[in-house]
Amino acid sequence: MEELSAAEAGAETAPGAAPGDPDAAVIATRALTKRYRGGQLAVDGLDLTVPAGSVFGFLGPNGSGKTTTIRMLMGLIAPTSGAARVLGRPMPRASRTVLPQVGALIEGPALYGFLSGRDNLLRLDSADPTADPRTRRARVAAALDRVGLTAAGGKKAKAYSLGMKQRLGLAAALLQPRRLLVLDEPTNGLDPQGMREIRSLVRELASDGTTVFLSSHLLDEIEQVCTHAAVMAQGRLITQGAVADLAAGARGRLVVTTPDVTDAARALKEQGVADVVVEDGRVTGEPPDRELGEVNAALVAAGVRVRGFGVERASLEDAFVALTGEGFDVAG
Ligand SMILES: Nc1ncnc2c1ncn2[C@@H]1O[C@H](COP(=O)(O)OP(=O)(O)OP(=O)(O)O)[C@@H](O)[C@H]1O
Repeated sequence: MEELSAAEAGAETAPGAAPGDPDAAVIATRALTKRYRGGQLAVDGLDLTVPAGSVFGFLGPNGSGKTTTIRMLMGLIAPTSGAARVLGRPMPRASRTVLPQVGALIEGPALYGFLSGRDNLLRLDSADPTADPRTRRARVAAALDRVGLTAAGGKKAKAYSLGMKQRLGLAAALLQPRRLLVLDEPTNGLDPQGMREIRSLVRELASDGTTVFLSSHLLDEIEQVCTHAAVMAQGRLITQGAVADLAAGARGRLVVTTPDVTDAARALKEQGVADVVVEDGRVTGEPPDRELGEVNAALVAAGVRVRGFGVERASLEDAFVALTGEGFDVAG
């Protein structure tokens, strides 16, 4: 496998690097490619850079190659070609030194239903040869507390809701201090309350400096919790960067709030506004190149009662549509 040079991979993450450098890459891949035996090209020439300290959203419709990428990053499968570095070390070669510093939640946590949440964690901790048995109970108690499961710690895991199981999985990933957390679709299958809990937990974990890499097929989830994102479609990287910059790359929508939607739509079209859409109590369209004050004045002159007028910030979805020319189709 071809290796990245230290500079390309973010040399700052190598041993001896200045800690806390926001530009340092915790994950860096170059031309990472996976073709499965059946011939399916699941990941195609991926160049990914995950800055230290970021909450990095790995976004893409189902089947776009997210899980395959994560499995390569974690050394679970070998790439067909290309290279991946995690915490500055090549994967899968450096798995033994890298993986103890990475907490992963991939394809649901492996739990024993007949054991309590606490006993599951005790069992996992005792399977870790580096974990000191004398501090085991305290470590498990701290991990349960971290994910808000102290009260439910004595309950059998099979009685846990899906959200509680995910939280227990996160607690397992947090038994040891981690530099990186890798979470594959952590809110998949959860109800809205469970999703909120996991999202706030992710924010909390990130606030103490842990880099979090999470995959999701939910655009709004990425916008809510992530500082950075990469967007995948059909195995290829569409774009990556700070979430604010990604959305800013797309133009926002002109939004007019008014009870007179029909008149407003007509006046906007006359003013050169394209893609005019009438909704309940508001009309939206592509902002025209001309002075927006003139557009507003034209609306008023046409007798439209304008209650709100402005350009709404573009969402990540707008950016995705602008980049691919397609809607963000969750079903892939
Ligand atoms: N073991 C495998 N053998 C052959 N093809 C596979 C295998 N695993 C995944 N694929 C195919 O590779 C492509 C990418 O799948 P992958 O699971 O990485 O996507 P994903 O973005 O994680 O989607 P999902 O959210 O559904 O898991 C898909 O077309 C999938 O059918």
